[in-house]
Amino acid sequence: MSEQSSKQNTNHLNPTAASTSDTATDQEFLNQLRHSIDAVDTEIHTLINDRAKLAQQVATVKKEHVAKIGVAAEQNPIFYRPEREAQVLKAVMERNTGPIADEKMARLFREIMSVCLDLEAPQRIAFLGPVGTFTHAAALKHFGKAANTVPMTTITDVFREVEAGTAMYGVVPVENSSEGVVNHTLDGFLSSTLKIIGEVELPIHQNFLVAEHTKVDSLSRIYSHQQSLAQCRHWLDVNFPNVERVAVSSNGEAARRLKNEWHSAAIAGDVAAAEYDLHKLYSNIEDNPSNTTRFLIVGHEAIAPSGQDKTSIVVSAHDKAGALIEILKPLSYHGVSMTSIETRPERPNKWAYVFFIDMNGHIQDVNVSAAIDDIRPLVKDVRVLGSYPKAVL
Ligand SMILES: C=C(O[C@@H]1C=C(C(=O)O)C=C[C@H]1O)C(=O)O
Repeated sequence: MSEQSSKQNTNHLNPTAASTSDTATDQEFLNQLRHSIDAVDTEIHTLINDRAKLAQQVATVKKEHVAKIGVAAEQNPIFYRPEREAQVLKAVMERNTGPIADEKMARLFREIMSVCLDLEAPQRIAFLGPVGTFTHAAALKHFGKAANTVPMTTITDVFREVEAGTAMYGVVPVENSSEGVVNHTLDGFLSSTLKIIGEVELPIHQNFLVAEHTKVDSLSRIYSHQQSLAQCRHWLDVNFPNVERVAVSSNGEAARRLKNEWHSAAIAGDVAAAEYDLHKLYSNIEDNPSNTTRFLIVGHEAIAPSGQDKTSIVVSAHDKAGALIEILKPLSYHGVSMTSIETRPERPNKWAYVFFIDMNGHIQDVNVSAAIDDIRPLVKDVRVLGSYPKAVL
């Protein structure tokens, strides 16, 4: 196709209109399609930078607003707005017409927003490490790859890092669909003033990983975290019944070990494979493909309603029979639906308990705040851990 006719073809989605003459070869048609892709890319490119410039303007408004109100506690503008990001992602999925799937399209926008937010102010995010764990994957899924994600050794360290302000937000696992709750995370809230500002759900898919130098025919060890080994037990029994399984502190550590070993494999997720440049010999080897882990994002700020939110509270009950039933009555009276409840010992008091309750709705919703107000006189203490957008992706 001549340069002139390609310029005349302004409809990028229908290049065939100007191309399939009887004499056109496949190669010419391919060239024309690529030419159209280049033209679309140029438009997308300009539009992404236009979007980024708007985000920069938003950042300026946020800074000016803080300077105007000048309240000591609010000296630092809050750039990351999870409720707005959830709304943007929901809108992407709602208006999507394909052929790209809703979730894949939302992931593209997730990355564009991540870069825009980074331009406003780089975000330092602490997560339960090491690199290559599922918590690392959850942090990247929630904040996008432009975020500066920093591994911490323990859940307590994640809380401390955010409390100290060294990291703006933290990511910790809270619950796995087959293993139950992560007690360290729930207990973390009992000795911290941090809030829950978001949640992430991650389907747990395990890979059988090897390095380039691995002697696959003479494997003697398979490394992974004990939970991941358990999640793949049946698959391992069938495929590698005679290879020793070695539990290590994390999937990231399992992947890291392959660097210096020739006869070992690791079981870990996609992020570990990418971080340590490993080859996925087998994918999705977990026995239960619907296994999902839920993670919480912790931070300092209260989050405005997104339209589809959850509220988490922790309740310290009186040590008496029927205490829990009394606590739940106001929720049902005000039509608030509870999505989960967990019990933990209230240390150091022996035989006293706290309840972690998640419910649908935002603390600014009349029924949610009324229900919590009605719980207050029935218990020793109620603390709202946060209202935050439900996981979109
Ligand atoms: C642009 C904003 O700042 C951040 C970037 C967003 C975006 O790129 O769309 C959305 C929310 C914020 O995390 C905003 O607050 O609107």
